[in-house]
Amino acid sequence: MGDLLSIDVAKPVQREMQMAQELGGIFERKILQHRLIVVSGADLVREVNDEEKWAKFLGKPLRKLRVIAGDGLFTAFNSEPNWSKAHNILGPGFSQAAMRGYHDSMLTVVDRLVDSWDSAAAGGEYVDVSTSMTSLTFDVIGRCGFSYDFDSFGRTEPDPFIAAMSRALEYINRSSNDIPILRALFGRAAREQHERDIALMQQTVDRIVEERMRSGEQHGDLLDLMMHTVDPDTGEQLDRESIRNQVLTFLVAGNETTAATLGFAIHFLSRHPEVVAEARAEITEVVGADGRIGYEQVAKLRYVRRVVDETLRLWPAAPGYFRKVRGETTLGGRTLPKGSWVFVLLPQLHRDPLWGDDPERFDPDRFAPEAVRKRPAHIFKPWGTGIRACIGRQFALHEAVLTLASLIRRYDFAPEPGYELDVHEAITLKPRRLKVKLSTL
Ligand code: HEM
Repeated sequence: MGDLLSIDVAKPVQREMQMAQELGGIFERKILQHRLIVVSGADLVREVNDEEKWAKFLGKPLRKLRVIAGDGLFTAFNSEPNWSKAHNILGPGFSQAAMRGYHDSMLTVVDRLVDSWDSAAAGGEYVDVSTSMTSLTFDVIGRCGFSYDFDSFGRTEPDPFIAAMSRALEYINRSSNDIPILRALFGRAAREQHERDIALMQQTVDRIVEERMRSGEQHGDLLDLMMHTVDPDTGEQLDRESIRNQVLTFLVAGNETTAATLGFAIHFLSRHPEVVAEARAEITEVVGADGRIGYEQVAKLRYVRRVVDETLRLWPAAPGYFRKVRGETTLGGRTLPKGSWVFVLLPQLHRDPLWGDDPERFDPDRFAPEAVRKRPAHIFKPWGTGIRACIGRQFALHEAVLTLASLIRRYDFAPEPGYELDVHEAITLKPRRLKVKLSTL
């Protein structure tokens, strides 16, 4: 049985954070036949990030996602040729320069969010933050990625594609627990629904791609890059199946993570009116009290960016990453044979003593340039590490800063009385049942 009784099926990451506080920066858990080495000490994580000795490992949750995203960028094994092909072809689509092209699409969706929150504010209602943020991030990636409008703010029922994806992710999340007695709880009906959901997602993406091929139109989005760019290394293009896998990858990897980060940020803003005031002063200085936020202005909103970084420090939406040793090595005094793997536990790394004596405190000034210069870079890793780090980082940051700035300049946020942050764990971490009341300025 090993440590079976010590696992918290609902909140394994938060349980591991407690264990790290008790047992230190590296510990091992044995659950039935599985061994899991959890690493969070700053020096040990630095070793694990060494690309010469270690590489990305597809841990169980990521392997389970392959049923949706196949050998797409996020879930490809290191050896799969489609990874480097897609990495080369899609890199330019995520450069800082590419953000200029996405800016207006992002703003259009943010305006829809603001319209919907204006109505809630006028009615004195609490808004359900996670639902709004998920609508926002789906619509943004739909438009910027594939010029597809999910129109999430204009509907009462979610788009069938989004409903299918949410169900499929939940199924994968629940079934990724390999304890047979728990697995048996998910019966045939759920499995069949899962198969239908995946088929619907694949057919929807195939339809979008076919329509684009038929029309021959170019939209300057990620789909254009996928369909028309040649990999400079191989001289080849992505085939149809790979395009489908990449589209599904961006919908999975680019949605929940950014939505959760925005949700956590709004939670912290609702608790820290002094941070809201400082951010608002910056926004007024850079952009003015109203008027459109321009592309160039986003990079100048340095304090808002610090709010995002500090949010990612305390609650990194992707709570960790798996790494595998390329050859026998030692780590924290133990010998690890070739092929051994570990899990880097980010929320604990982000509370390492190197962050100071009050790591639980939300303080965006930790990311002021002089503070950043004083500490080692490897203790902040919300985007993963090395060649397999997040390709969508600039995209997520542009979207998050633009959205938060648009909200901060317009609303004060009041928390729901009695609410304590409840961190829900699925493939990502996200705030559960978070509602705030808005007052329009
Ligand atoms: C706040 C938002 C985000 C966070 C915290 C985040 C975090 C991460 C992390 C930690 C990894 C590395 C995973 C590993 O090593 O196994 C990763 C990879 C990846 N992310 Fe993100 N991500 C975010 C947003 C996005 C967005 C918006 C997109 C796309 C539109 C995206 C696409 C990807 C892809 C494709 C990979 C795999 C890259 C590769 O292996 O080559 N992510 N992300």
